[in-house]
Amino acid sequence: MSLSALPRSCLLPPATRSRKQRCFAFSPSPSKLSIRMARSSIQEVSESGAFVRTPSAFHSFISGDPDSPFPAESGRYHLYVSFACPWACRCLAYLKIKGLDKIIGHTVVKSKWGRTKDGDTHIGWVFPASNADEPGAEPDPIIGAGSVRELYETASPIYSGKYSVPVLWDKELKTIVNNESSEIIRMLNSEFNGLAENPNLDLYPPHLRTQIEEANGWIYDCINNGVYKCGFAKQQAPYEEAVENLYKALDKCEQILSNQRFICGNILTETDIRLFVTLIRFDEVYAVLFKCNRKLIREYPNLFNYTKDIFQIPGMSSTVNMDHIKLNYYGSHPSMDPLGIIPIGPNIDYFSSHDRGRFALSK
Ligand SMILES: N[C@@H](CCC(=O)N[C@@H](CS)C(=O)NCC(=O)O)C(=O)O
Repeated sequence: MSLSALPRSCLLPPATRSRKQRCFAFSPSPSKLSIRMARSSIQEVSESGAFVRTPSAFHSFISGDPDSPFPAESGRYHLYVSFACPWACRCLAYLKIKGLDKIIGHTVVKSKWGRTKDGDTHIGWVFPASNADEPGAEPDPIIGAGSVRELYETASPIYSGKYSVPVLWDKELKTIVNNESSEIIRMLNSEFNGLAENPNLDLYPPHLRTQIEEANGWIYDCINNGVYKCGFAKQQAPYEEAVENLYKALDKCEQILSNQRFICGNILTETDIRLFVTLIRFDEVYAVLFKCNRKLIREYPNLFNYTKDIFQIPGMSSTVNMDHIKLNYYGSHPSMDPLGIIPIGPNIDYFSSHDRGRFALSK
């Protein structure tokens, strides 16, 4: 991995980072507050108490060109995901619906965070010791890592950001290619088509790109990241602002979906996959833990039926593991839910029939 692909702020010794690079800290000690990068999403809080997500660090691109540094090849790359994580599950969804899961392997981490290293207190994604440990989670078959942190430390000994999923790993160069879901899904959409079982499915078609980018912008800001802004706000004002924006955007989606099957027309695009991963977690988790409770998704007829429609696309349901989702969100954020008690409901049946067939699909 070329270190030039990392943002400078992740590679600099902490004390030399600029003030802006240092704002994602929450330590109560003012001296620590000024020198620590966020090691976890819940620490990414600005001085006004608003949640501010740190950008991902690894941005190399796999290409269909065999001469590129990361050429698209069968069996060379591996995707590490958590079933809990909406960003990682976007990528997993692409593996399934593009028919790439025989070409690119994947491994699911344990649902709940654990200690990532002896000798310090960091808590994050860990692998189980055996397949029997937790249904759905597997030990790392590639480098035998105990934690996702170990993958990052193998890829770059001087990396100092979050140890997040997804991680797209190159088995040949033993490094992280990319850890940003919005970029990984673009590679999976276009660069492996010579190997994919479903090469004609184009979720980023040229004639819709402007519309997709526009919709991704407000959906990311107000909904995908918006629920985190509600949940991780440390003050009332930024929480209320995030809730306001979230529900304006959900109302806008509901309106769009009253006229067409998907967000950018009567054709499935990446915008729908990106939105789906948030909607499927909404009533079960975000409404409760992140206080997004003005209205539930199942109270929006179009959004609810749309969520079921996407869930029922062949392959998609295998990317949703509600046990992992609930165990993680309710069990890995002790500052939000100190006792880690998992709410029993609502157990929505996303396989039940929907009314979206009323819109004819376009090509
Ligand atoms: N921008 C990244 C975000 C990834 C991300 O934040 N993942 C979370 C899980 S939902 C994570 O792994 N967090 C680790 C931590 O906070 O320590 C993407 O879209 O891939």
